[in-house]
Amino acid sequence: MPAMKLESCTFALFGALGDLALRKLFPALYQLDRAGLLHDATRILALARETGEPSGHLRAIEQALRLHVPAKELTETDLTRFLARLSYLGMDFLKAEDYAALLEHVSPQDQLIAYFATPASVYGGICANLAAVGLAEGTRVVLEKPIGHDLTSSRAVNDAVAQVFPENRVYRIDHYLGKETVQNLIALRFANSLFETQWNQNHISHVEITVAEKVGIEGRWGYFDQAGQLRDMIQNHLLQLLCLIAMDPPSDLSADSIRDEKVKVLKALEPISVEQLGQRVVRGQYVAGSSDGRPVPGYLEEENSNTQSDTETFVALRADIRNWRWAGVPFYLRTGKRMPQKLSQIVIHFKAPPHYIFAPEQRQLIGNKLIIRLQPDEGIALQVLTKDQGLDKGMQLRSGPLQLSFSDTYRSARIPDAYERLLLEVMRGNQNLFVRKDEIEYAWQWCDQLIDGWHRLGEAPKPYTAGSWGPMASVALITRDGRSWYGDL
Ligand SMILES: NC(=O)C1=CN([C@@H]2O[C@H](COP(=O)(O)OP(=O)(O)OC[C@H]3O[C@@H](n4cnc5c(N)ncnc54)[C@H](OP(=O)(O)O)[C@@H]3O)[C@@H](O)[C@H]2O)C=CC1
Ligand SMILES: O=C1O[C@H](COP(=O)(O)O)[C@@H](O)[C@H](O)[C@H]1O
Repeated sequence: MPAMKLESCTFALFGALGDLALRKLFPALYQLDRAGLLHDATRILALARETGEPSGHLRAIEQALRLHVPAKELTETDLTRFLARLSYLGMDFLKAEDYAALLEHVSPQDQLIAYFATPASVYGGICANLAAVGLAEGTRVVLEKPIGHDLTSSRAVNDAVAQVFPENRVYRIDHYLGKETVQNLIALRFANSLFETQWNQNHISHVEITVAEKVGIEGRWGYFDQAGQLRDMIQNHLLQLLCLIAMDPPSDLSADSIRDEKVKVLKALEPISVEQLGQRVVRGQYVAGSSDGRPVPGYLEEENSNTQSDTETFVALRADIRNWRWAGVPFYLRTGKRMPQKLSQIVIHFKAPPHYIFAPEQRQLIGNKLIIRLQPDEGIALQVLTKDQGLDKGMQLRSGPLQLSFSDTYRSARIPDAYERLLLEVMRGNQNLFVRKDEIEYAWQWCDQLIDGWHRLGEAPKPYTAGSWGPMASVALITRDGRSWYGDL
């Protein structure tokens, strides 16, 4: 099918020389151009604090593209065409007088998209300055996470943005929603009646969501230490995954139908009291260990670190959803840095059949599992039980997967990076894959009570060795309920 070009737009990237822009956003824009999706007249404005010759800054962007786009996807022709779309403007985003120059770069007939790849503390100021020079009318704004660091601060950011932009022109990024396999959760659940009829407490015993990262802090100690893994990963990516698994079927695929259902899940999350924290939540911090056979430092020995920090780099928790569909079905969430491998996966554990007729010693095999692998090696596997082959086997059971590996099955298709999909959807004006204000706020409300509980208890995070699956307490968290982390691993 030929690629459908978008309307022309002016894409103003605030924070164009920052880590996110250089590592993710410019490569994603390059890929969209390479795929023939950008309108010929689309312009990209790289906006950053640095003054001086624009050509020097544009060269830095070119170097980043050469570094971050895979060599086989980078051709000189594509690169030259892409770079010709770029202009650079040095400005302080918080100085109103700097916006006169920006005004000159924006053609009035084009759709303006303003992408804020800056700290959230600057979002309100940029919005006010855009409005002051008449650049807010019709403009779409894209906000990076995290929006604030708790409910109060996130409301302040959202309110400052809302002074200028209505909700239907605000695109809050959670890049997990742009991942191909995360979107597939909607297709898997709602295009296959096989699953949806079973998707409740009658048939599912529990759900696991693991987002393990192999990397450590990667030079982001300053940011990360203020956040921690709960704010950095659970508040957004893991709770969004939980919502997509747990939500009721939306009446259609419109942004608000999906968001309404997600909000209902967030509202139904059972609060975890201080008394329950020790049993229901585990926080950890990595100490020196190894990764891929190489020694790696502990969190407190990372570059620019503070040796006193008790910020968590790992969280495992049990969440319960108080509604008809999920009563009594725990959702076990786990995420950490410096784990043995990069792995994001969801495991749906189905209940055993009501009456068991096979050999007693095979009982532990019973119970289908649906394993949804989000990254890497994207795919879906359904563990089913069959009879072992052979004349001498009797009715011996074995468990094996019905497997769908996306890369093997759909060989021709390149799996796009999440940011490519998200930028494309902003250009299309489609908010499906973006997070509404109330989702962010309910997620903060639930996370705030955990952080507040930790403060009250004053307990340090539990140490775990870099390259392991987290503190032993995270194993106890699930074995206490008579279960174990799938394939651990
Ligand atoms: N990097 C990542 O992987 C991810 C980042 N994010 C989010 O994306 C956003 C950007 O992150 P990241 O790229 O890592 O951060 P960086 O600090 O690398 O980049 C932010 C850029 O914004 C610039 N900036 C800030 N204030 C102003 C101002 N008043 N005028 C002009 N420039 C300004 C900074 O310049 P200066 O340094 O001079 O202040 C810096 O170049 C943040 O909200 C972050 O939380 C989200 C997910 C992942
Ligand atoms: O938002 C963030 O996500 C990354 C993990 O993203 P992934 O796409 O590589 O799974 C995480 O490393 C980072 O700390 C966090 O801010």
